[in-house]
Amino acid sequence: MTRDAADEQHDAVTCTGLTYTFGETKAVAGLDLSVGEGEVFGLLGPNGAGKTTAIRCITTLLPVPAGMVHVFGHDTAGDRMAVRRLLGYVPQQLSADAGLTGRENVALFARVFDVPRRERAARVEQALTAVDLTEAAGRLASTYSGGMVRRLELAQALVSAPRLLILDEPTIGLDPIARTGVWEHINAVRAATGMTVLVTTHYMDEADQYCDRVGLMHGGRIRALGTPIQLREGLGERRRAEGGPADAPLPTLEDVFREVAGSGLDDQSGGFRDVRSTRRTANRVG
Ligand SMILES: Nc1ncnc2c1ncn2[C@@H]1O[C@H](COP(=O)(O)OP(=O)(O)OP(=O)(O)O)[C@@H](O)[C@H]1O
Repeated sequence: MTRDAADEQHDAVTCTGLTYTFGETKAVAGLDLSVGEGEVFGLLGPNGAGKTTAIRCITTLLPVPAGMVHVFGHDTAGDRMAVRRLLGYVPQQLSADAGLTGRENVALFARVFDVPRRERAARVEQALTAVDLTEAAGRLASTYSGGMVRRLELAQALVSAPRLLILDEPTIGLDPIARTGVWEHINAVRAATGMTVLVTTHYMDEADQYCDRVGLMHGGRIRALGTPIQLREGLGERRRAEGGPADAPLPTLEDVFREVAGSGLDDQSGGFRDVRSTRRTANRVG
């Protein structure tokens, strides 16, 4: 892949004062965020925190009405096609076609993303191999298990050899073994290519284990940022400073999440739209 000289000096993603409003709802409220090249960055937060809206702005699927978003130095407002060429995106909703085989699905993405015709067949096989779907590639996607569908969607996003892979809830609705499988494949590709990964998840154990850094979003903004261990130790220190026992176990990332989201959690989560989208994803992989 060719790289602009300018690309080299920039973070993978920079959001500055990003704001997005749906009618009366401020979904993203002045988001400042930087994701370094090569990082696995986890965007966490309760339902309705604004994660998907922010991601849709970064992928150029939503315009940026206020603030700025840059991907490897390219402005999503002025340089939309350059940004799109740099990223692969696995949305929350199903992006594979059940009526096509695994191989046909990946080939379709290769065409859409303008992978040069003479490289296409090899790149499709490479992407299928990366997610361990070579054997099943000739079967209709409708016969795949939930974990296989997710890996297929990963192959679709990888076929264009993106420098930035964005995944919105990649493991939702999957059993623990399938979840681990998805992460192992992400990590293998990342180790081989140095690709940057931006991921949203509600699974704090996954964020703790697989993310280099996490940002906890609430009310459209980042409220806590750091490596998982920094955030956990920070909460441990605050608890001790407030008179908690000195020998208390290290708080989990879920404890940090609860502290950040606070009592707002119950009010903000579980809206009809949120439940519907989670169920839709869970049903199709079930
Ligand atoms: N198309 C839309 N129309 C109106 N409001 C929307 C729309 N999409 C999102 N919202 C609202 O914007 C806010 C942020 O939603 P968003 O989907 O970005 O949150 P999220 O953090 O991704 O949530 P989840 O974890 O449930 O996916 C919520 O209050 C949501 O109800």
